[in-house]
Amino acid sequence: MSTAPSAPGPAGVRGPAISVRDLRQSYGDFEAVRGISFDVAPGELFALLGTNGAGKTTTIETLEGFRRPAAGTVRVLGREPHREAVALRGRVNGVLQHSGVFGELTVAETVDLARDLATDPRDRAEVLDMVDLADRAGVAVRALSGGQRRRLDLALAVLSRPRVLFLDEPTTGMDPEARRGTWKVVSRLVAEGAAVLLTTHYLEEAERLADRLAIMHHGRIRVTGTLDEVLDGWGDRIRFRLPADVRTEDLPELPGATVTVEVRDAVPWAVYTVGGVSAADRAHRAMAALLSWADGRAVSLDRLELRGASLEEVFLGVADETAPEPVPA
Ligand SMILES: Nc1ncnc2c1ncn2[C@@H]1O[C@H](COP(=O)(O)OP(=O)(O)OP(=O)(O)O)[C@@H](O)[C@H]1O
Repeated sequence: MSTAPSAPGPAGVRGPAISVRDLRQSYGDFEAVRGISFDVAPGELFALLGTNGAGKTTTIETLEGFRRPAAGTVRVLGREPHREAVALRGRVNGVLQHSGVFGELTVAETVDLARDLATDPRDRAEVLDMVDLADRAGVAVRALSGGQRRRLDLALAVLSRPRVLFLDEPTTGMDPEARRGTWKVVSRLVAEGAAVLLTTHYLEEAERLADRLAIMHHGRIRVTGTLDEVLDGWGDRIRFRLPADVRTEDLPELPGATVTVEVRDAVPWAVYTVGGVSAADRAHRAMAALLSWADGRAVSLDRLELRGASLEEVFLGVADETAPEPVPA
């Protein structure tokens, strides 16, 4: 007779595959991770973005069991990674920033060695084909280029059909074609039901791959949600050059918008931020009010534009600490 687990059990069928609650980590007196929480479901890719030193690698290393949480809890397939590494072996894998493969072996020998240690591994030909290294099978690992080395790391990580995959800047050093190839492999794993936690400095990578994302800064998650939620939360911007005959204090109040004046190349611009839920609808109303104000006073709105945010703008805002409050996930 079997009993169903009351919490997400080792089978990981129910609940998130990765769960992080109020995680804190310190190096001596320095608190690198300051209370972060997020979940990743099976078949979901979560991108952890952030400024240099934000705490992403520390978080991933904790999830991989290399560090015990200083406070808070982390669970991977329902297990505590730092205490239950054996139970997670083979079902959880990662591509770390520094790979540990042996340089003297050939690519094929390296894959075969990893296959010997795995349960139900993919065929060597299949993995080498997945990462586009089939033509390098007989080459010594030390003779691979940096980007090819990263692809071999990925091959080794996907070989055992992991349920959870940690990818710490997996495409650093890859040319654009290799990067796209990697995206294909990662997408395939997610489609097969793996939960993937990805860190990257390539925002396009997160835009392409992430079901949900978070942006970290100084140990905290500042913004999180789907890409649309993050961009909506940041809000749309209405901008125009401030006409010479309009003083800042004469600018109109617009519904649902806040105004600032930014100086670009010594020219002042009026910038209205229309944020929050259904920003597009509010931006429309704010724009209509602005046009009516300008018509009434015969003011010309030079270089008038209405634009939604890009992920890059949100990222830079987080780095500048001008981000709005986090959007609920
Ligand atoms: N072994 C260590 N000893 C002391 N401080 C550390 C150690 N490892 C990391 N740190 C510090 O902890 C903070 C978080 O580092 P972490 O590597 O987690 O950031 P990151 O977000 O991965 O950064 P990057 O984008 O630059 O890779 C940084 O300020 C870093 O200097």
